[in-house]
Amino acid sequence: MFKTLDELGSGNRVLVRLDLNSPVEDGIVKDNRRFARHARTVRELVEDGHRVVVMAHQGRPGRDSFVSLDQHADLLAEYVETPVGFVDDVHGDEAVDAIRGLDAGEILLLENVRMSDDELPEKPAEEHADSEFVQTLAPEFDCYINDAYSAAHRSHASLVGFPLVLPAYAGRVMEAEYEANTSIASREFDGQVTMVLGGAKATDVIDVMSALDEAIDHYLLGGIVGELFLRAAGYDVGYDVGGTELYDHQWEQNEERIRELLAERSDRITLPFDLAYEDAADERAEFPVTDDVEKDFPLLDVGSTTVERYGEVIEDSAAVFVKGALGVFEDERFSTGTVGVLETIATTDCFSVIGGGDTSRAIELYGLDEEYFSHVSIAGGAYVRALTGQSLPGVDALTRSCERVESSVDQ
Ligand SMILES: Nc1ncnc2c1ncn2[C@@H]1O[C@H](COP(=O)(O)OP(=O)(O)O)[C@@H](O)[C@H]1O
Ligand SMILES: O=C(OP(=O)(O)O)[C@H](O)COP(=O)(O)O
Repeated sequence: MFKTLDELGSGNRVLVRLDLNSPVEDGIVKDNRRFARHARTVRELVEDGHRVVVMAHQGRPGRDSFVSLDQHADLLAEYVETPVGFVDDVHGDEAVDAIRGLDAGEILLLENVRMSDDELPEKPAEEHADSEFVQTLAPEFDCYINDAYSAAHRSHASLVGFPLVLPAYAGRVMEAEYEANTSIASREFDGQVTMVLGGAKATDVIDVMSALDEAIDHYLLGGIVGELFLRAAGYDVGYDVGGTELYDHQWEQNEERIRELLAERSDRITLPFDLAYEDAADERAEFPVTDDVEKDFPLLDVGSTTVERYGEVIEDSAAVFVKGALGVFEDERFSTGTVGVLETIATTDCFSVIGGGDTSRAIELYGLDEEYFSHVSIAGGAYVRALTGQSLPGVDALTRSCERVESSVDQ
């Protein structure tokens, strides 16, 4: 296990890693529950008189969502109700000077850590601990706090490198999400267990399906992932059209595993029956996946028949886990799949967990009450890996830090 803020004391120089990775639409960072949830940790640190330096990431290099964290500073400040300084540097002289200029109770947000070449390589914690990133910043702090449960499945420098060189603690989001999602992994259910998998990250979804195996009775697929499985099943969908770059590279990476899963579990995997697109009149239009028409336009949601058939499975389930949206729910015309499934879950008495930074945002966008669901996680890939009992590098690093400190005390 790991240490929490209950054991932190007060008046320290703290480096805290949050996950503020957010949807970005036309360059605008969209508010979402990650800011509200992490604000609790930051507010507690401020009230305890710490000098608070925040690290976070946004998007991935090459994606439209890969932007500076300057907007995140303003959004976080609104929730913490304290000014949040921002420096557009990660671990250079400008960042170090800004860190050294902080007073007790002040907050500084560093630039998107993924703009540092040291951050992204998936490497063992020991290698990240030796990076210039970690070696430059660590001496400026008394301790490190990881609150980024939703990024804990990544073995990146800001998530695993610091606990090897600084006393490390879990933030309040890390603590709560770990407890909720780990308890789920060990639960037994007296009925069928269904998993709804969608979104844009095929590798995350396929990792989960490979690990969960017999634990899930039904997989209901949608989103980009659902189309890739349809492509493997022989349907004329699931490839880049209209300038999209969301399918073909993921197909190249995952085709073999998708085909294996379909062959092994065809009786437990249900694919969309129909899909939706934007027609010439800018309206939502649907077609059965069996239609043999030229599909040279982006497919943006599952269709109404799919929502109805998936609803029948959900209504017969004792537990339903959701990760990843079934369509581009941010556009109301293509929210039918995601919202339809969430509404069906909300009206049944099954145990339900909704996971995913983007997906859980659909709940607030469409006025669904979190109380309808057993747990709403702001994590996606991390939550599903916890479901599968897989370790999370960010959590393991905290645990190792705790064991290292305890063993040095015993000596
Ligand atoms: N058919 C689709 N085409 C393009 N984007 C899609 C499609 N279906 C879902 N998405 C996008 O997937 C995103 C969520 O994917 P992902 O990041 O994997 O989920 P989460 O962040 O919830 O774990 C949503 O923002 C949604 O717009
Ligand atoms: O949003 C996140 O994951 P999620 O999409 O699984 O919820 C995390 O911030 C991790 O982001 P990444 O998948 O770009 O490493």
